Amino acid sequence: MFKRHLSKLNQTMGFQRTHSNKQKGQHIPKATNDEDGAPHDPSTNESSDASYNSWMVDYPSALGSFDRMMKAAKGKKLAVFLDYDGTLSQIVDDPDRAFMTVEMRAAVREVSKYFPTSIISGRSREKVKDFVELSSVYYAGSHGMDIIAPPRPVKSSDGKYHIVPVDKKENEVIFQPAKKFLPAIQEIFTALEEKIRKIEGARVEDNRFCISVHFRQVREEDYGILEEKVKSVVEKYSGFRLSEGKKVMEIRPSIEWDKGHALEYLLDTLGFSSANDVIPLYIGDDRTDEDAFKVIQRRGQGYPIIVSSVPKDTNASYSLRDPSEVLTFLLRLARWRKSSPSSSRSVSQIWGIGNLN
Ligand SMILES: O=P(O)(O)OC[C@H]1O[C@H](O[C@H]2O[C@H](CO)[C@@H](O)[C@H](O)[C@H]2O)[C@H](O)[C@@H](O)[C@@H]1O
Repeated sequence: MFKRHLSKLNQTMGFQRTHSNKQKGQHIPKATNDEDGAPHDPSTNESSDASYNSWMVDYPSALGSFDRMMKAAKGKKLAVFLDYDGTLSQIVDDPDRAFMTVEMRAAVREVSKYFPTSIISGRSREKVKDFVELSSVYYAGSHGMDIIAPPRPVKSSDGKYHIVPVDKKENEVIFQPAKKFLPAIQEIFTALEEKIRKIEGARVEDNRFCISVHFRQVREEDYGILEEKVKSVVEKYSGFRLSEGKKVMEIRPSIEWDKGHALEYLLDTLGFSSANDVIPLYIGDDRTDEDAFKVIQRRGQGYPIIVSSVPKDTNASYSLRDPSEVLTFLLRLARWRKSSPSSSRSVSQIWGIGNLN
């Protein structure tokens, strides 16, 4: 399965977009042309434009469809869910330097003034919070296996939610369905670090309830051995599975919990799991975001938006090309809400939830 990635990785031509944003005195690295390895070949611009345009017939631009989408959302409550890497930040070679721009942060802050806003990432919750630096949004890390949410009564049909108050005032609750796997995850992390140490460019990232093995900077001829080594470690642990993202292998507990469940959980804790006037809007770029898209499709109401500059199979209904279009979309969303008649009401007044600001 990962061989497919490899051949695509081989084709990648190193196309880079320039990016001049700086924050905290740090240079934001140039974005990598990613999109699951789709190569940028200037000589094929015309045909790739044509195939993208024909793909967009099925997945129209959320910018082009904005007025129609908002017209349909009128009188309903929008809840915003955002992925981090590749959505709020550009895909870059070094995972530790995937900073979001100052403009993007301001846009997310603005959106969170009017809509309950959650960020659901594969990263550890702490790491994504460090990148985003906003206290006005909810965070779900480890692909939804680590959630901080408001202390609303959770309406669960199977009663499996485990809620632990984060602070004495119970301002927030933390939900960690994979907690019992932590010791094994730590063992796997240590074993992987040791095993892949000699493979140039490979790196292991501790995402708390899951682990990423990055191969974006691994030489083509080393990929096979890396894959073998990763599999040899994971095989020793029952109850874990290996999945794939953008130039990354992800190891996580095989519990029935993903970004789709996280979305449902967050809607639940906001008290709107079954409300038919609630419209979840989810923007994401990677395979794990598809689980959230599916949930929205199943609910029959909402806006699943894929971020991609190449045609791909998706359960989304709309598309945005890249994080810069995500930025434009978020700004427009906040502006739309600000100019609507009830704009003087804050998110807490509209939703009846505690204000995070
Ligand atoms: O759910 P997400 O927030 O999208 O997280 C998914 C993975 O994102 C990160 O890796 C990806 O972005 C890196 C920085 O741009 C890039 O170098 C890497 O190749 C991508 O796969 C993160 O580092 C992973 O741990 C997440 O699982």
